[in-house]
Amino acid sequence: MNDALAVCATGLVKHFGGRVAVDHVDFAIPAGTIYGVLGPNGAGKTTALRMLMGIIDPDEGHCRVLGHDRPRAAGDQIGYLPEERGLYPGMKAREAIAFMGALRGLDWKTGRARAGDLLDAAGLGHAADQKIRKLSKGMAQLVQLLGALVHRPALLVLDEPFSGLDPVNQERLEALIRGEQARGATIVLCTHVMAHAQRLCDRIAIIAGGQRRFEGTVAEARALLPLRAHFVPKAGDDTVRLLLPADAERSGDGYAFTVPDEGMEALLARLIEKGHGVAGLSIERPGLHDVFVAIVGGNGR
Ligand SMILES: Nc1ncnc2c1ncn2[C@@H]1O[C@H](COP(=O)(O)OP(=O)(O)OP(=O)(O)O)[C@@H](O)[C@H]1O
Repeated sequence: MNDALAVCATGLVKHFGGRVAVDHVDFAIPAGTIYGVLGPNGAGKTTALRMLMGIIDPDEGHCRVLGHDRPRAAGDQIGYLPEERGLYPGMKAREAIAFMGALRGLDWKTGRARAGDLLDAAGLGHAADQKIRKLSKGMAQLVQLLGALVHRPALLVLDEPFSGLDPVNQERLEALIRGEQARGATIVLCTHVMAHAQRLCDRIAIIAGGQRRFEGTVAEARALLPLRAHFVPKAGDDTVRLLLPADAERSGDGYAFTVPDEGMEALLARLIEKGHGVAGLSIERPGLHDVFVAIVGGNGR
């Protein structure tokens, strides 16, 4: 086991009523990284996260967290935003954050002071003394997130933190997560939204049917799929289709296809030789969304 890893889990297994929810999954999460745990609904992500934090015990396997062989011993160094949101509706936002900090050992006065600063930084300073029941769902969610990090945890575990947030708040949350990483925290992030994972994560694990299907950097994941080309011919001449690779399909004002193994030069030379002009050409690496769909496919469950 390596303590440059914030989390090192091997062979985690969890059954619920005879059905396997997590099936021999390993995690090696380097300290200081933003690590994405991605997968379809019911893949076993939340169950895996709960085992990492010692909220539930695995049926098999071992988990070392922040240097502790029992994850529960790391409790005060962990911050957790669970998928189920919930704050006391009668508490004011500032108090709710301080209260969550106090549950992780932070003294009340420091918690209240930090809560004010965090709310200001998140653009919610005006809501500091409002009761939770008066906040919108998205605002309450941000308050809960601030409560999860007010004690400055070494490991911050966020289960679907973006759900229910408008685009402006999603951007704020991305900045906040990057800020936590800059502070030195390790962030484990569970999300269905591949765009967030692609922008934020240093490494990802893709889980489907309780099993880990991929682990690596976002760049490694994206390199699993071939480059895609989008070609726009000069004239609206459909005969150009005959010269394009077999998988070419109409896309907007041109054609989309996989860049052939021989590269684009030979294809372009043939097109020009046959008198077809090029009005546009772009080549793109497929995004994490495409990789996710390719890996998880129809058998994700
Ligand atoms: N406490 C529980 N009791 C019984 N079954 C459970 C329990 N928790 C999870 N499961 C089952 O385990 C499987 C994995 O669930 P889990 O919540 O870990 O998936 P998930 O990947 O987080 O899904 P989602 O993205 O929908 O939140 C599912 O089949 C779920 O029904």
